[in-house]
Amino acid sequence: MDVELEDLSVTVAGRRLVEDLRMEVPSGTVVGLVGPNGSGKSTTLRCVYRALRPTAGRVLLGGDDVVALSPREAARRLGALTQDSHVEFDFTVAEVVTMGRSPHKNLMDPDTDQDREICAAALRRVGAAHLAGRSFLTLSGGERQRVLIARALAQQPAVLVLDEPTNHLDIRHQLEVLSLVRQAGLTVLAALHDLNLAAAACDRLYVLSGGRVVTSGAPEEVLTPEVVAEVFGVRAHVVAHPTSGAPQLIFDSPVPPTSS
Ligand SMILES: Nc1ncnc2c1ncn2[C@@H]1O[C@H](COP(=O)(O)OP(=O)(O)OP(=O)(O)O)[C@@H](O)[C@H]1O
Repeated sequence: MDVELEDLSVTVAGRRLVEDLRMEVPSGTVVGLVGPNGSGKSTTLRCVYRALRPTAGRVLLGGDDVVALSPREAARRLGALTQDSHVEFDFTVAEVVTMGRSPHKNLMDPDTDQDREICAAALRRVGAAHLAGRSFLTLSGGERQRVLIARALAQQPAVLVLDEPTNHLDIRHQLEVLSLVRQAGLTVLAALHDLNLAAAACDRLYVLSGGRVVTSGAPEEVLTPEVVAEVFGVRAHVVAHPTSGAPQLIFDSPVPPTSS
């Protein structure tokens, strides 16, 4: 299932947070949003997972405007790991992951063996099967993040929206989560801060600055020293990863402010 953003703009209190965004996430591809703090990545994703209604433009999910979908249909098509993904009450990890199955059931339907197997498989995929009986609230930040990713996988959506999925994760789990996201064959739109991880994990990147798309394309087209200096204000060298060939940045120094 593909995702398309058509001239998306969000204005809050007279301020344009994102402006005229056009993006395409073809079915089965992993597309990354990168950009400095406050460039509009989360705002964009919030429109995709329906936490925010765009002021203008629209988001198409499999050709349908997400705003027009019922909450249940939207949840069947799209799962999200967001910056606001919280669990307030003292649920076990297994219960948290089971919540991912709710779009596929009616309110009072009991969990089936199939539901339980899907949830157990999702926990295994994020390396968190051993946490199933633990209280979610007692987990470390990285453990929580992996469980929330398992919940999104248990939802079995066609599209996954991930806002900083590698937050709190150690390097091994960062690589594992991004590789499982790639292998899942889903359509993925992810905001990522780590440009080297983004280059390794994504088929295509959109670079945002000031709420606008500055450039987009394959990582090697987009992550150039010029773009990194202009958008992130940092001098960088680009080298090809010795085994994968993906562009990797070696950071040098901040670009000095220009005197006016
Ligand atoms: N509800 C709101 N009201 C006013 N300003 C907002 C609101 N939501 C976001 N903003 C502002 O919009 C801009 C874009 O925010 P957003 O969270 O989308 O950026 P981001 O690229 O995800 O940033 P970060 O990398 O720091 O997570 C920021 O300047 C933020 O302060």
